[in-house]
Amino acid sequence: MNVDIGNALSSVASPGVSRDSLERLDEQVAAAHERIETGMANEEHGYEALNLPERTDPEEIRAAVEPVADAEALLTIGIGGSSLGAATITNALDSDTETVFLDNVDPAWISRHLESLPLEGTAINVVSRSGTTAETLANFLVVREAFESAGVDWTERTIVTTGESGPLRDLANRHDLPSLKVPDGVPGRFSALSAVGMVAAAVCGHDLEALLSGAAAERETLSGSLFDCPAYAYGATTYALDQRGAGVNAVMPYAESLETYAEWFAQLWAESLGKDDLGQTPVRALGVTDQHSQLQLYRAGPRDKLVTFVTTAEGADRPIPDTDVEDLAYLGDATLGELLEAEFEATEASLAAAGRPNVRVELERVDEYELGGLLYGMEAACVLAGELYGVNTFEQPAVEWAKKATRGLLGGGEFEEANAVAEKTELRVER
Ligand SMILES: O=P(O)(O)OC[C@H]1O[C@H](O)[C@H](O)[C@@H](O)[C@@H]1O
Repeated sequence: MNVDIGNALSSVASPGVSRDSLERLDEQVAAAHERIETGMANEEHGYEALNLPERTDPEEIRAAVEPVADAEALLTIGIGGSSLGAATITNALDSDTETVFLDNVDPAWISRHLESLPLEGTAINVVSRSGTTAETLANFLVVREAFESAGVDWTERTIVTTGESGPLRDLANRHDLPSLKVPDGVPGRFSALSAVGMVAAAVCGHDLEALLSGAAAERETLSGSLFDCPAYAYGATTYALDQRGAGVNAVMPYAESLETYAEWFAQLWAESLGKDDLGQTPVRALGVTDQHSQLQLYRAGPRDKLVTFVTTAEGADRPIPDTDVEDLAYLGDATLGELLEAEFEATEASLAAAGRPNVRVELERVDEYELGGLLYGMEAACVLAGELYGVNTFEQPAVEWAKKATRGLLGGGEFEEANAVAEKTELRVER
């Protein structure tokens, strides 16, 4: 990936970062890089994620999915990092395999999918690092029952990716299911380039080696300076902008195929950096669509945002037919790709002209190689930002309170703290 931070410089934008500040920040980047390299060399928790390009074994993944390699449809059951990486990869690339990601427990939505999927031709990809996530296990039990009711042997169509131990590992062992291990030391949001994200890619027939080589190429750019490393340039610039008031980062890919990428990025950024009252709020946006819904706020609202564009240099195109509608004649000489490119450039310039910081992340195209580089590059950017913020990038303790409250409320148990908060916040406005 390439990164252009020109529109984030204070000479263009406010809040912006001066070149002089970036030069000074580069000393912190060099120190952070040392720390990152050491963490990778020692296979430390979290930093190990940046070793995945050489750790992940495509052959092992393909062997595990072989029994369902012919699947018409792939039903992935997981949530958070156990779903978003796989969804980003498969939603970005074309495949004959229909993919569905059950990462919510909305009953109507689940039932609709189970009624419409060809269960006899559907593979089940259950993913959970802990093997205990309530949503994932509840959905798996519902899916398993649906397969049994339809007379389809789910054990012939299920792959499990989970940790060394836990309920899901026990289930895989009990039913002798093909299973893969979530790599040690790799938090879910950093696991897209492991079996967690790549089983789905394998079932869909994508090029696993290309994903990993794109990531490996990005790994090679990690250096001691933000001026030599796109990932560090992005991580350092977003951190510096946040320090100057840009507490929101709107990620706006100009490609439908990258819409899910913005969701993956949101978890990576929020869960890694949102600690000790610090962190930058990721907003998922899509170009050109959100020019017509959020651009007004980005250009004329509070000066608290960075917009991160993601663009591609090449892709499929389609001519716009001529028209006799006079006001639209200018479209007739263009293609849809040219219109999309013009809209992106106009939006980028519109923000710069209004002194609103924005960064351009550029891919050559949307393919496995470029996608692997983007995923890896943003993971490295996040690790660097975490070093600069001084937070524990790889833990997410704040998600536990709601999990305990859920178990307490479901189990009928009184989760006192939750009830106490509920009572305090009671303000029901009746129709
Ligand atoms: O992979 P699992 O153990 O099922 O966890 C799935 C997700 O839920 C957790 O609560 C964390 O918020 C995420 O970082 C994680 O990716």
